[in-house]
Amino acid sequence: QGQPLEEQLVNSMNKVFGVHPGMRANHAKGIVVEGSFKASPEAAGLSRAALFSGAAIPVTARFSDSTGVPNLPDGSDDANPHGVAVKFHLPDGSDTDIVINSLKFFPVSTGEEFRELLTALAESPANAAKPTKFEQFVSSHPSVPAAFGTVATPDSFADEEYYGINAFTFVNKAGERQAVRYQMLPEKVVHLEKSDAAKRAPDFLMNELPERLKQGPVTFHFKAQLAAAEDSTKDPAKPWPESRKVVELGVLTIDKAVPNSDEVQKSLLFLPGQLTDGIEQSDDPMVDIRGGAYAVSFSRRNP
Ligand code: HEM
Repeated sequence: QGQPLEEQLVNSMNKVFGVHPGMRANHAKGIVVEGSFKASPEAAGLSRAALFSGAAIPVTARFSDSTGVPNLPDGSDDANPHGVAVKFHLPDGSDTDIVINSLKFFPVSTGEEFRELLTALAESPANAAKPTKFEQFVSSHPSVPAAFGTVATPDSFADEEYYGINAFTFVNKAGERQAVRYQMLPEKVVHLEKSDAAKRAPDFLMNELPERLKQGPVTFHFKAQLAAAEDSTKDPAKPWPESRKVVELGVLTIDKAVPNSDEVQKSLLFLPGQLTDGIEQSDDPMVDIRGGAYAVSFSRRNP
């Protein structure tokens, strides 16, 4: 204790998932791919970001399984939510990142609560007396089972939908501001039954994507859900009503698996707070806490 929250979060993850040198404290198992993003005309009306100019923007992306366990079977329930991190390489040489996962909303509202959740997990080994610390945490935080109820194992990283969860603020050329949450939607969602997922080969998701890309590119639709004035932008555990307008921001085309993905992923750092003019943080403090924790994890995996 007495350490910054960001350090405590990574320490708790290390306790729950074990310490695996060179690997991420969370989303340890992943695969790196490349492609490009092309914005829709509507996007430029919402944000003046260079990302939305309509020019083709090269991207590096990493799909991942949850947890800090690098050899977790992809079909394990614990591998949910699956994640995707996208680094957009802008014309001026800078990058902006979007780091999202398949939960429709976060299990808890704040970084402090997430630390409590991880601590409860660390204190609930298989032989712990019932109800375990984690069971107690879950029964006092109904958003935990609700959030995990929104995920299932996909048959492919390409057939999953990913959600931004934390809100950001778009600023357009006129200076108008709009709070948004990202969505990255596939052409079709395919989820497996739990019993089917458990039977899949341990690396079926990591192996499937490069195979699929040999047949042709995979596309996703980047969208923004627009907040209404009364929607909270600082509680990632509260989804906004489904009736809110959703605007297509553009199409992400993934066309290439990176051959030496295990090497490349080590030096990649995706930061949810790495933004560019026209995209700003909202009042959600979780994005800064995430940024700090990702940096701690990065420095430990690249000592
Ligand atoms: C306080 C809340 C959170 C904490 C403390 C946290 C912590 C972490 C850490 C330490 C890593 C490893 C980073 C690295 O070594 O590069 C990570 C990765 C990741 N997190 Fe989070 N996270 C949080 C919330 C979220 C949320 C809300 C999302 C989705 C919207 C998310 C999605 C991801 C993804 C996709 C990765 C993998 C990034 C990559 O491929 O490099 N996390 N997280």
